Amino acid sequence: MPLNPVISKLSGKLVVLASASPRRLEILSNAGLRFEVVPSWFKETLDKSLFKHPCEYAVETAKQKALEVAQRMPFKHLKTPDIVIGADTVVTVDGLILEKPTDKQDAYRMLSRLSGKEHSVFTGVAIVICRDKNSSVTDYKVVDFYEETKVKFAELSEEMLWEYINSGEPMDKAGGYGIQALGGMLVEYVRGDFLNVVGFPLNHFCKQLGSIFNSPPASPAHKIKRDCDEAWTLVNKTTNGDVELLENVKDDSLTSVQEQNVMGLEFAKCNRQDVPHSIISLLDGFKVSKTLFTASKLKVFDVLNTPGGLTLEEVAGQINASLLGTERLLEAAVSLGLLERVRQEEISVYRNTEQASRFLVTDSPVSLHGYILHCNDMVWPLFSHLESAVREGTSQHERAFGKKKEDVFQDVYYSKDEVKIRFMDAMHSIARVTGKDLATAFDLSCYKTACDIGGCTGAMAYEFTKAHPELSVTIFDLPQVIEMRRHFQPKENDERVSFVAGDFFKDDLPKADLYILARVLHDWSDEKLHVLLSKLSKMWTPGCGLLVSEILLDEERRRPSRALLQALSMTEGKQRSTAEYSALLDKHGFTLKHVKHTDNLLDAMLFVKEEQNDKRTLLGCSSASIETAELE
Ligand SMILES: O=c1[nH]cc([C@@H]2O[C@H](COP(=O)(O)OP(=O)(O)OP(=O)(O)O)[C@@H](O)[C@H]2O)c(=O)[nH]1
Repeated sequence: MPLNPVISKLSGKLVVLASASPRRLEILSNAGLRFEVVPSWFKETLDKSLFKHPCEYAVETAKQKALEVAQRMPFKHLKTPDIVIGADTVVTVDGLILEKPTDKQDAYRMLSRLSGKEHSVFTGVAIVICRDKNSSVTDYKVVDFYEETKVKFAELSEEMLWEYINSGEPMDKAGGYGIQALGGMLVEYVRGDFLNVVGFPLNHFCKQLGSIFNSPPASPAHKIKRDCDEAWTLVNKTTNGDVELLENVKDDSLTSVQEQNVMGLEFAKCNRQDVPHSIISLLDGFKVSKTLFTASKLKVFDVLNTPGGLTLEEVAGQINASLLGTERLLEAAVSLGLLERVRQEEISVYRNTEQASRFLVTDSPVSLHGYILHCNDMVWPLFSHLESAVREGTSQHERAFGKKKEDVFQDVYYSKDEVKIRFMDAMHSIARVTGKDLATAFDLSCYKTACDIGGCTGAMAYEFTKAHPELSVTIFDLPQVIEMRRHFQPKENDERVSFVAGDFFKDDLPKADLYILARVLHDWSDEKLHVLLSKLSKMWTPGCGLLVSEILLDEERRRPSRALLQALSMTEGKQRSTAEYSALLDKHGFTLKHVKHTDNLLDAMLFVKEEQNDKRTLLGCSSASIETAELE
């Protein structure tokens, strides 16, 4: 009886390992698997920024490696494999994904980053099941998963580092080390599957095979949970015992947890069914937010924006807080991946992670600081009255702030400049983080003038003029906003950006070729929006465009949960799907031409009005080079 009955089930099948890694070959052949090796030609060049989490990147690369071999073999090798196995190993530290070093300097950079710290090793694995439909068509079904192992490195001296690099061992290994050989000497501890670090999570692989090949025949379809994303793969056992993988079906239970995984928060592991990981992550969500808010409010990330980092005592002194409290805050921030703690000459110092330096330091060009303070000071109090909001179906401004919300800039409560500036700073933050993606979402080369309705400080407008040298942008916003914008002067002066004061519900809008409504529509009811859209429709001249930017809900209104969570504290507005925005605008003659999901905080839609004989609208800007969903 072989150790693993599943492995024996594969005997008689053509199993292919799509990998050149000698370690994977060794691990699988030691387990008794019989297979051929056909290294994949797939280049590991996927854009890492497109993946929410490193495990997704590793899984997708593994999938592409395996599929490349599965598709090549029938033509180049003149045989179709039954099963192709692909894998990809990456190391993650400080929010970075490390693969194999490109040269010695690269290995040095990787290893010195790992020195004295705990990091994660993810191996993504894809099992491609091939089935000949007929002599010329093969059907491929993919089951994929990943495994994470934590590894802690000892402090490495320069001498050790270079000695190890000069041994030549780092060069073909993820993260620049081989734990199974000399690299083992650098490691203080390993938490999780050791073989996963070496390049193949054998135990998890066998479990996965077991799920595929040992599904009880009683029920027609069985769910196999994939560890990395929210898809289930349905496995159907046919009467002759063969396995048939049906299409992926979405499962709700994991989504909110994954979306909640900001920076270092650990991914919920789904393979232990007896532990409520996802619920625990949800439970702790408020603590995570409040840790970020407090560290931002106390300007911890500004204080730590120094090259060498600071000791606990130095941070506590600079933020004027107790030693014990500061230590707890810094340690929590380290655990969330916002800060790192390193040993320098026998003392521990704290420093910002790269993400913190980029997004949390106040004067960074893409700082979220203003938005974070808005969440702390304005949104948090509203959420502490969520139960009443749900019972009453109303906004909780009165309970939270002692005043009903009319309009941020018209209500007495908001008359304080400080409150207005904080609100504007929040909008300014979001505009700076999303501006470039929105400005480049579509080909806007046929527009020469734009009007950013409710454009606040002009941060979005500056991104549009930067991206389009021919474009001038007018910001149209309330007089109070225009007055206060002097607090947000841009670094560079751009004469193509101008400001006009007015109320978009009451006053005439400036004339423009392109109107921009970024983060405006979700705030208002359909009835109110009809006022604005009718006005816009009347202003419209042939060839005009309307760029709407919002968080777009999917058609079933289930994701992203960020949009639905935001709606919980909204006053009269509502979050809408692409189709709902399209229907709303259609009533005023606007036709949705393109949609772009930016993978940033806001998505974008481009509307036009197609009037007969309007050649410029129909033939206007080219969209050939742009990745958008064509909606015609
Ligand atoms: O401790 C160790 N960590 C990692 C390794 C080896 O590193 C590589 C990881 O690279 P990748 O996943 O891209 O796989 P390749 O080697 O390029 O082969 P493919 O053909 O599958 O692309 C992997 O070989 C691990 O075994 C190690 O040895 N020790």
